[in-house]
Amino acid sequence: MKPMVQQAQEAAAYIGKRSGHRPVIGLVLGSGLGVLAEEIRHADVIPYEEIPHFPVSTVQGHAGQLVLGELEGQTVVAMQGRFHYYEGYGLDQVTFPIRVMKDLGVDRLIVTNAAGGINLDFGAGDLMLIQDHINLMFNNPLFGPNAPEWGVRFPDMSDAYDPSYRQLARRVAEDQNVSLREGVYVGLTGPTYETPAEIRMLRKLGGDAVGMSTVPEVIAARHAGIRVLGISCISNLAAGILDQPLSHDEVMETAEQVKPRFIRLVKGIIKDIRSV
Ligand SMILES: O=P(O)(O)O[C@@H]1C[C@H](O)[C@@H](CO)O1
Ligand SMILES: Nc1nc2[nH]cnc2c(=O)[nH]1
Repeated sequence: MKPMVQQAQEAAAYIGKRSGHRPVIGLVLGSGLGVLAEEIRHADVIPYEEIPHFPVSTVQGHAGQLVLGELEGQTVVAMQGRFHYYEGYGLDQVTFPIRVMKDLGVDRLIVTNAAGGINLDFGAGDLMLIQDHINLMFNNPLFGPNAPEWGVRFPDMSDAYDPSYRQLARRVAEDQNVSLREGVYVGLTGPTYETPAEIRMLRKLGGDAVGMSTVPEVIAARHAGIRVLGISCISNLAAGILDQPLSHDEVMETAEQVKPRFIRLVKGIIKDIRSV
């Protein structure tokens, strides 16, 4: 058994002792989006540093705690803060929480992030339903010997972002009269934002939004047979579109502004996600 498999089982066993909640839906909350975890009822909050083998969050806007409880009638486990490749973690560490969620019983994952808008029709503050992703991290969390306990050697990625979940998200957005863009998320390593030339290239490659996360977690989730829905908060226009520098402050400010719509949309999806 790969050490990571054993470590994930140990982390899940520890969490199972700390909380009586048995989650079926996982939430990964991106920069500035951790506020959704405050909506979780009867919450058990476990700081990452208390969980065996868990990394710790180092980025502003990422609280660094696991929150288990009830949300819209479902039992959920939320990552209030995620790990990024650019923090210096290996992709096995970045995706370790997904493995632990699987061991906790999670079979559906909603992954969220703050991303730069590449598509010229997008504006800061838009929410984008992720149709698909392009992995430009030049790395993959499945490198090395495969762990058969987790999944197959060559996972299919045809429907990485579950078509039924995307249909559900569209319906919920329509019912809420919320504008929901759709597009392709391009995952880069960061931590630099892109150059204008890189954004022009990514647009030619078919990218609609660019970020520094999500891709590794989704690969690990699909490897483990977890169904995925992804939502990006377009926190800024990508480099070169506006004649102004990019900053994490802007990302956080936009996430703050998007908060009410984001929370309402994700709660609406959680309410019905087990029916699809
Ligand atoms: O965790 P996410 O992808 O939401 O965070 C994005 C990417 C970088 O970590 C940060 C840059 O401002 O926001
Ligand atoms: N790579 C990248 N990640 C982001 N996260 C929020 N905005 C951006 C951006 O413009 N580029």
